[in-house]
Amino acid sequence: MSKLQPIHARGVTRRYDGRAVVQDASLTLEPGKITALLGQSGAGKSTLLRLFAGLEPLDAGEILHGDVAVSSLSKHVPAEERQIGLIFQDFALFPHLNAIDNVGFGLVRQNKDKRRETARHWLDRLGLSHRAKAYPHELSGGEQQRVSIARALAAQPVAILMDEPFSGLDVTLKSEVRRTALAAVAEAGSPALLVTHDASEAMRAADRIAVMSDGVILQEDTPEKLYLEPVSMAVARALGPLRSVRRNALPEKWQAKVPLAETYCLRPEAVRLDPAGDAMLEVVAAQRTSSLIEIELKLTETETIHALALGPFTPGPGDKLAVSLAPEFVFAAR
Ligand SMILES: Nc1ncnc2c1ncn2[C@@H]1O[C@H](COP(=O)(O)OP(=O)(O)OP(=O)(O)O)[C@@H](O)[C@H]1O
Repeated sequence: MSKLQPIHARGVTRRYDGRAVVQDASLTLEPGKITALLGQSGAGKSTLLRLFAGLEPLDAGEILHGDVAVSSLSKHVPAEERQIGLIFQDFALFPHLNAIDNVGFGLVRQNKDKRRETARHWLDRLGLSHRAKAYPHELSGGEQQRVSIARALAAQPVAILMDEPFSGLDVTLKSEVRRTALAAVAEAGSPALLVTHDASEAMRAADRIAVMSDGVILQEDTPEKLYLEPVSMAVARALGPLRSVRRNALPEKWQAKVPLAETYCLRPEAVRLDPAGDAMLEVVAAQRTSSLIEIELKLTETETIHALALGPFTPGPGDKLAVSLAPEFVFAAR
């Protein structure tokens, strides 16, 4: 089986005790692309990953490698015969083997020298050649996860399936480990699935995102398209914070800029501080959150709106600020 084939889930369903935790889900993982599966806890993400891996049987639908069905109601190729690379949060390295032997472990078809050469190549690709002799307990969490990704990629898997692989890592390590690891995954060319509950991780890391809720894939598209053109409020909310506002609470000039609806959901970046802005709003509260300042602005006696600002100056309650609306970040609530 070539690793450069797409993997398809077509109409897959999995039930536990009669309840569908994955329902009629269809998703294609393309070679060389990272697809994120994004959703809250209990959405069914890990179950769908396990169905892709062949770790669970299906109750309906099929999984195909290229054109070949590997899971269906009448067929189930065991997980160990699928040549799939699995990465979990807990690294799962062999404690008695050093980094290079962990990476070379599964390469049983290669002779000793070739195995070492392949393992060295992938350790190097993950920026870890200098840690080849270290044992897992001597490696940091980020290094251990990079070894486990090197091990998965060295085996030239038909797909690589990652379940919250970075969520156990320290925030300061996370972005660097993620960047190195996912660049290597994309370069290896196998279709890749990244299960995450973190919208910003999905947006940063993935070529495509499938948003999942209650066992159902709500929408699948590029990060940009999902963020700007969500098909529902549930998808919009999964991608980033939103705030609901009634049409009547918006300044009149802004009402003219958005499609007619009773209520809107606004991204924080919909409202901008703008000296040439067409509305003056009063600050209720403002708070610096590292590089950005979050500002709550008064619309009516009972309603406020949020704005984000850059800059050295944090406004105070009662200040009046000129603001404008970016209508592409406003969605009519449906
Ligand atoms: N073996 C099982 N038996 C019964 N119910 C299960 C089993 N595995 C998962 N579930 C249930 O299926 C639903 C989906 O679980 P799943 O782990 O796929 O969700 P998830 O989106 O990956 O969540 P999390 O991010 O918390 O891991 C949950 O309600 C869970 O309790």
